[in-house]
Amino acid sequence: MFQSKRIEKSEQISGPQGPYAREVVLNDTTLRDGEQAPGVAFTVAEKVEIARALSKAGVTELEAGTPAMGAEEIGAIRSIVEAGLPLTPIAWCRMRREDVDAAIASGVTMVNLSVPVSDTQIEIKLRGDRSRVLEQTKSVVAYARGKGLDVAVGGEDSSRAHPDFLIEVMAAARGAGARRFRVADTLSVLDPFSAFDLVAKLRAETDMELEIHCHDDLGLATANTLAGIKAGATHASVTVIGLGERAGNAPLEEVAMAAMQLYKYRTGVVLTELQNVAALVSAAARRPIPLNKSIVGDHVFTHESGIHVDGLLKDQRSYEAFDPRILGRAHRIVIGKHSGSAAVTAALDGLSLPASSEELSQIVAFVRVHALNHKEPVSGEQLTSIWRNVREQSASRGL
Ligand SMILES: CC(=O)SCCNC(=O)CCNC(=O)[C@H](O)C(C)(C)COP(=O)(O)OP(=O)(O)OC[C@H]1O[C@@H](n2cnc3c(N)ncnc32)[C@H](O)[C@@H]1OP(=O)(O)O
Ligand SMILES: O=C(O)CCC(=O)C(=O)O
Repeated sequence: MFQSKRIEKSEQISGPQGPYAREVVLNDTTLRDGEQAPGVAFTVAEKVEIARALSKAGVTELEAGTPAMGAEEIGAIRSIVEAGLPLTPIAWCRMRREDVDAAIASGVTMVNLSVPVSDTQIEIKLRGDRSRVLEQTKSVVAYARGKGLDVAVGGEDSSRAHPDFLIEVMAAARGAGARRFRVADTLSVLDPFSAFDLVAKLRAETDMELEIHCHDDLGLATANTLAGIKAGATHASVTVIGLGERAGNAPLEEVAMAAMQLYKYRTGVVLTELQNVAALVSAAARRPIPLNKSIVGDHVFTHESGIHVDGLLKDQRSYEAFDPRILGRAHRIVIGKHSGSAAVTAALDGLSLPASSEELSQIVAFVRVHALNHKEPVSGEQLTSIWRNVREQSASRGL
């Protein structure tokens, strides 16, 4: 891998900075929805370490777990509470009093009380009807409030629910003392347009905090989350590297970066910490980060294509929408099958290896063959060896 010299010119390129358009709170649910990913299980120590890393990354709310799971989970949530981090740990509960009691045992001050709101889930899961959902919501929210807890109501399967019923649930929740309603696209049936319309409709009906919670089954979780925020959601659920149920959730790193880069929304996230927290969660979850994973993938600021590298060497703005240093990262240029002469010249310069234009063309051709044979970037050593062979051939021809 070669570090370009001219890439250092990036002083001219500034990241998106204030003034911010508005605040958005990211509620990180890596420790709850993230842990629901198949096979993922965090130890207490891992949960606390992840909570610490999230706090260091500027996250101010996290879902710490599901107390109804029992003593061990309650203990893990309690450990996070007792870590005394400058964030609000939230416990995820079903709309049941016993779940609220379990949350209280974990020491949290805020709960997310979840209730299915689509007719499909109400009928299949709860074997109930809308009126029972409204009654249960009023009763359990009031119970939690009576115990001194802050309450968010999670509308499970909101995106398949009748919007008029969502408005009734929000009113019932607010009337009983809830401060937030979570609009969950549980099964990924929204696109950015319908996500915007749904949140805008709810926004017009309530002064409650609204949290958008999107899953990634169609690869739209980040887009849908941003659309929900644009439509007036004050909060957004995210998970580190998108870990979560099935295809996962909207990734913290994508939502935080895009919210700032595209809309100048202030999330408070410390962008330079995203890679650390991603590495930590990846290791604890045993889920490797794909090389091309946006924002935190190892290769997302690495360039090989000749035309791109030529442009970048002339001026980074040609092929850069934002400076990787915003994320504490740097560009890399690699030499490979798609390298052109500008890239190879820069790499040879970096190795103090002179080459005539004829030698350069030969080196570019050999680089292609090497890359094809080995299916990996050409290292400095390998480039030096190619250069040496070309030079020897030139010398033998008396050039
Ligand atoms: C979309 C989501 O992410 S929802 C969150 C999913 N998270 C989890 O499931 C966390 C891990 N879950 C568990 O450990 C267990 O399922 C527990 C501890 C929560 C419950 O375990 P169990 O008591 O054995 O129940 P089980 O899992 O078999 O069934 C769930 C029960 O909760 C009920 N339920 C489901 N959602 C809700 C809700 N939001 N409010 C009230 N009751 C609910 C179901 O109707 C079912 O009740 P039933 O047994 O009377 O039919
Ligand atoms: O009801 C909620 O809190 C949301 C639960 C959830 O994770 C989902 O619906 O995807």
